[in-house]
Amino acid sequence: MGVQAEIEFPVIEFRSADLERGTDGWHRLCKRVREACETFGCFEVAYKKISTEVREETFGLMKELIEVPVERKQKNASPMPYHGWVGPCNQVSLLYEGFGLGDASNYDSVKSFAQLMWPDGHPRFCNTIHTMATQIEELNKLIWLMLIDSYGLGEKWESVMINYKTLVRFMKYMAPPPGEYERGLFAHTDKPVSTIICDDHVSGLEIEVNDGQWIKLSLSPSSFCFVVGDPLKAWSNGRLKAVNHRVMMSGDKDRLSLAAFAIPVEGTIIKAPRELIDEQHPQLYKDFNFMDFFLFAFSDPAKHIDSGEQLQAFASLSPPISN
Ligand SMILES: O=C(O)CCC(=O)C(=O)O
Ligand SMILES: [Fe+2]
Repeated sequence: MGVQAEIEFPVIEFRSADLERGTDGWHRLCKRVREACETFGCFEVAYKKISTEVREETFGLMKELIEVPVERKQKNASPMPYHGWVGPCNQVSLLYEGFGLGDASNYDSVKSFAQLMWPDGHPRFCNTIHTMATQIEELNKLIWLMLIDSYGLGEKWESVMINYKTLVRFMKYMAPPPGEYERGLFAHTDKPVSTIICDDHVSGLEIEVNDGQWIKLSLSPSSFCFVVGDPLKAWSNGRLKAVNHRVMMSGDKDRLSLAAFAIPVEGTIIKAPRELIDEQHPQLYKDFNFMDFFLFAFSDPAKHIDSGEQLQAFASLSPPISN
């Protein structure tokens, strides 16, 4: 089925005045964020706290990164899914290239990455990317806090908040041959807890709104897209939707995007708070170690399972258990 434009995709502006926890503005935002994540599994967040300068500078630096010789790109290697460099290939797409930078709000990690790519360690890259990653991490925490508050769990937020590191992926999608509409990234649901994406204003990201109906997002210059991943769906006992999304390329421009993924620290157990489990909402998923699920999703047996069904295959409790 084709791309549909008339569905109203949620765009939520985070004005500084509304970001003070407990205010009316905050509660209004919490409600909208929750509704968007329950209905669409993602939303566009307009957030001016991350300056246009940092953003533009980031995309400028990504263009430099793309130019690095392939022998150095290959040094960005990791056995962990999402964490290393992937060049154009049939498994992903011939249009795709992506780099992984783990724990990106930690200056030393950014430095180690930059040292692999450039002999002088590119200090400007380190400063800008560290700033960008730290600010996106802050935005992600804010959104999690809104979700926690929206479910009335604010008082115990510390015990339900998941500890995580931010993994940044820098991605480039090549323009397809003239007149073509081609896959840049296959349809999937995210395996990290949540993701924040921004691009250089060349659209390509599409989300599935109903079975088989896709909408293309065009993010505004100060916007990011927040995406619910499978573990966040499990945490919410199925209330939040892990949205199926993909990248499709058309036109003659290459696209750059940056995704910041929330990767829980070693040993984190994904577990729905007991307040989210009752007779009307029986427990849908067993408690699970994030890393077990993450590795399962990229294992050989899971490759035959549709991305959106992997959580079900790994963690579903059937029959569901009521509290
Ligand atoms: O590049 C994008 O816009 C989306 C990337 C994405 O969905 C992913 O890497 O999981
Ligand atoms: Fe994704």
